[in-house]
Amino acid sequence: MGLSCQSCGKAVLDTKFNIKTSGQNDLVIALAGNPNVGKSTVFNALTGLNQHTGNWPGKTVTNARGSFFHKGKRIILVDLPGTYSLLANSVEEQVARDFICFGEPDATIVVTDATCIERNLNLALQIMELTDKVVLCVNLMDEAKRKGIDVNIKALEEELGIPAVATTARSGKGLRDLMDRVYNVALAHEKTAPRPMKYTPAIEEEIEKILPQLKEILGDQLNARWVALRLIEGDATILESINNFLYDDNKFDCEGVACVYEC
Ligand SMILES: Nc1nc2c(ncn2[C@@H]2O[C@H](COP(=O)(O)OP(=O)(O)OP(=O)(O)O)[C@@H](O)[C@H]2O)c(=O)[nH]1
Ligand SMILES: [Mg+2]
Repeated sequence: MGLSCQSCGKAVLDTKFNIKTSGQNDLVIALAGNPNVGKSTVFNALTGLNQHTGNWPGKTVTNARGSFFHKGKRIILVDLPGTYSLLANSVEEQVARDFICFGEPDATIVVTDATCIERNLNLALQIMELTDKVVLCVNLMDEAKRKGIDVNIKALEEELGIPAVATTARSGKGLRDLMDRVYNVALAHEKTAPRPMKYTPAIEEEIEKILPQLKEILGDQLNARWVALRLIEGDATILESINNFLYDDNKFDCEGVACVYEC
C-alpha cells in the first residue's frame, strides 16, 4: 500500500497541537475526565494559570496548556474538555480522543468525582484500553467525606491495575502525590497493568478478524485493537483522524482500511 507515516509521536504534538517540547527534559501530561469533576481546578493549582472553572459542565472546550516543574522535569499539562466517553459523539469527545490517541502524551491523568466514581470509570476504562500510561485522580474527596462516602483507593488500584490518588483539588490536597505517581508512570519507574477489557464472544471474533490487517496498516503507531473496536462500532471519524494526524490528510491511501471497515 506504500504507507509511510509523515508525522508520528512528538512531531504530531508540534505540527498538529502546537506544543513545542525541548527533548528529554519535558513530559507532556493530559488531563482527561467527565465534565465538572475538577480538571481545570487541578490544572490551575499545578500550573498557577487561570483556566475557567465553575459549577456547571462544559466550561473547557479546547485544549488549554500550561507548564511547571516537578522533580527537575518540565511538565506540560494539557487540560482537555470534559467527556463521558472517547467515542467522538461530540466535538469535545473528538478533541479529547485525538489528543490522547495521536498526541501520545507521556501519561494521562483521568480525573474522577469521588462522590460518583462508578459513572466516571466508564471513561477511565476506555482510556486504559488505549494506553497503559494512566493515573486515576480521585478528586472531590472533601465532598465524598461530607457525604459519608468512603473510597477505597487501594482496592481501586488493584481492580484497575493503575495508580490511584485521592485529591481535593480546591485546596491542593494530594496534588503533590498525584504528580509523583504521574512522574513515575511517565518515566516507566512505575509499571502499570490496566485490566484488559473482554467483550462478548461475537465482538471478540470480529476483532480477531480485522486485527491482523489493521496491525499491518498501523504498525506500532496506534493501538490496533482499540481502532478495531471503533470501526466495529461504526465510528468512521477514527479514519479521518488517522488520515489527518498520521498521514497529513492527502498522503494516506485509505484503501486498506476502507476494505477492513467494510468487512
Ligand atoms: N469541594 C470541591 N470542589 C471542587 C474540587 N475540585 C473542583 N471543585 C469545584 O468543582 C467545580 C468544577 O470544577 P472545574 O475545575 O471547572 O471542572 P472541569 O472538570 O474542568 O469541568 P469542565 O471543563 O466543564 O469539564 C468548580 O466549582 C470547582 O471549584 C474539590 O476537590 N472539592
Ligand atoms: Mg475545565
